[in-house]
Amino acid sequence: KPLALPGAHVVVTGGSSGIGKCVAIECYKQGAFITLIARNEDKLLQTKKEIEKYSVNDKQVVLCISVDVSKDYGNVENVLKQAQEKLGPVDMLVNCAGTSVTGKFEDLEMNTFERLMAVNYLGSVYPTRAVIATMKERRMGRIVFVSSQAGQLGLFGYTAYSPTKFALRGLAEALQMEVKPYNIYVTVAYPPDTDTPGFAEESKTKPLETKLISETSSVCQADQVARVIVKDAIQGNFNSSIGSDGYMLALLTSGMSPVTSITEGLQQVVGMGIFRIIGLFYLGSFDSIVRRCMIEREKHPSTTDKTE
Ligand SMILES: NC(=O)C1=CN([C@@H]2O[C@H](COP(=O)(O)OP(=O)(O)OC[C@H]3O[C@@H](n4cnc5c(N)ncnc54)[C@H](OP(=O)(O)O)[C@@H]3O)[C@@H](O)[C@H]2O)C=CC1
Ligand SMILES: CCCCCCCCCCCCCCCC(=O)[C@@H](N)CO
Repeated sequence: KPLALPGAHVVVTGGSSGIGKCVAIECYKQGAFITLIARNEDKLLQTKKEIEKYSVNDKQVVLCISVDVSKDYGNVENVLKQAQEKLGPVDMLVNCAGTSVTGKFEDLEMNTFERLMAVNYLGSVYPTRAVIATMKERRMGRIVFVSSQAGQLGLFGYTAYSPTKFALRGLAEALQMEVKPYNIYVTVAYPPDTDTPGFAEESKTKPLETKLISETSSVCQADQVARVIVKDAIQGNFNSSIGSDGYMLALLTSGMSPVTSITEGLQQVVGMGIFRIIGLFYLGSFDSIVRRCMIEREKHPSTTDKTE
């Protein structure tokens, strides 16, 4: 039942940096053939070299494709067709390409809302759409969507980003119901803040409120996050989360999402009430952070407008 990675073809969008790169390394170490998808060719080639150091046999290949996953579906479909001609049908697709911009709702540009939805949401729909028919024919496959803890709850500063990550959950639930009889398993990963180039970029313009609220959970390492994602995807687990707040959030927000085991279902039934109580305390502390920052801002409007 678990997917066998040796010899499998794994496609990782956003595979040239951060979490996606670590997912690619983790799969390669377990014997998979890798297709990396991202826009910047130099970064792709550099990452390819880095990954190739971890080869476990001399047949393994790392293929690089430069394409914008958010722009033209026809294009995405074409490059994935080419990748499948070279490395065989896709066994596992990891949709990791994504980006984040934080800021107060009224400070965010209108096109930020559009761009984030295009990259984070449509950028996951297109590659998935391009591989699903073949997976159904072969009656096997794994699709991974990389959401975020910000796809489980809405927080100050994430008005443009959170909805794109919530959207992935809706897509994943609906798609899983469609493809389950074809032996295809969908995984949604909800990582916490993770030390990556993307995170560093995001942090440059992060409102103080967002920083303080995010400090509730600590920053993870990308390789650690990637190991968990790959393990859950291989197993065919619908939910993939990390750490103790990840665990609580997953139970608390399980809603009508599919369960992978009876134990998981039981944990949700038992855990929900308790974690809701804990969650209410967290929400209270988030509200007080926001209130305190507002009062500070009103005292010194210019100096505390952006973080140091
Ligand atoms: N780091 C974090 O704190 C967390 C991240 N996540 C999510 O994990 C995913 C990866 O994050 P992280 O590792 O930090 O990201 P990085 O910014 O480090 O890497 C993003 C990757 O996606 C690629 N990419 C971005 N836009 C496009 C596009 N339009 N078309 C094709 N490729 C694209 C980038 O390459 P290029 O620019 O060359 O195209 C790069 O390879 C994202 O979806 C993010 O939302 C979730 C929770 C926490
Ligand atoms: C019982 C309930 C416990 C609740 C604990 C909640 C802790 C919330 C912290 C959330 C941090 C936000 C993560 C966003 C990461 C992300 O996607 C961006 N960094 C992308 O770059």
